[in-house]
Amino acid sequence: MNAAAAEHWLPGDRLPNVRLRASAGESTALHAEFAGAPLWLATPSSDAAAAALPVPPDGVTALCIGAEAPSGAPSPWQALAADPRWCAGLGMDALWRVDANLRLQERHTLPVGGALTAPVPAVALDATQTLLVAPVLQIPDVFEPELCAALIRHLEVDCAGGDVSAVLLLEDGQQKLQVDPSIKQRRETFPRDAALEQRMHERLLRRALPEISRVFNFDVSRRDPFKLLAYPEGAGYFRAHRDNETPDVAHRRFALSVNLNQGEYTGGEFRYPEFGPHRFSPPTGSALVFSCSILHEVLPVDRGVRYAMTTFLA
Ligand SMILES: O=C(O)CCC(=O)C(=O)O
Ligand SMILES: [Fe+2]
Repeated sequence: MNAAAAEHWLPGDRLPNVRLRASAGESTALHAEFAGAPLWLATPSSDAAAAALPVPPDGVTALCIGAEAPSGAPSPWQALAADPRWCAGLGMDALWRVDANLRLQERHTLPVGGALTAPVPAVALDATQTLLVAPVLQIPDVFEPELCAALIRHLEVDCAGGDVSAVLLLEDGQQKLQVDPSIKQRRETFPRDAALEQRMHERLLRRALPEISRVFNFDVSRRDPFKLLAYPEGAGYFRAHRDNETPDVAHRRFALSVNLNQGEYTGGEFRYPEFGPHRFSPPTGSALVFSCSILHEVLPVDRGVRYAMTTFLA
């Protein structure tokens, strides 16, 4: 399932492709023509609503869209027509901010009252840094903030904080679960609420799997159970490891981790020591996806508690 299957699209959904026609008759494909820079997309229901569209900031492409190319939008808005079913996904009298990867960010209702803030441009790395960055994929807005909060509550209240995390050790050919602080220290639990699990599953199907398929050319067909994690203040970490090294987990291809409360703790970042010193701490609700074969660690949490959800994909 992807955004195309949803009736109304939501922040975090990637826009399905569509042909866009200018009134002069020529047509272009959204994904071919408009990926790579932020967009504003507006769907005014009248000439007056089109005329009142705000001026987009520099660097933002502004598209005014309807089943017929709308008239009345001021320059530099481009008037374009699109399939009405696609337009219905955006909703009428909406102004959507869309990121450079064609993901919907936030919806405003027309007319837009206050000024919309310009997107904060990403900081460009210099060439040396670029060569050192680990091959990890960050997918924003996979879980809504409210879902993240519900998962933390579920772990702490319904699951009584979870259990101390153990590791599977091979001893004399036998697998044994053991708590081993030389490897990791955290609490964890499988969720026990079918409705929460279903919401997480739907969000992965809708937001993460299409992006993994596109970026890594890999179609996910299985996942391990979800796990909710808590890394306590001064005592939470997971030392450098790979996720597919013992026979029971050799099937794993990608790890997926969602931070549930980024900004409420310090430390607790991911690091990929084979690829340099950079630390990764995606915003709340964003997923970090990486190959289970690459070495990674979660650095000690210094202050606060880091909550996360993780699973493995194959
Ligand atoms: O803390 C996380 O988000 C995941 C940590 C990890 O590497 C693992 O559970 O294998
Ligand atoms: Fe891991």
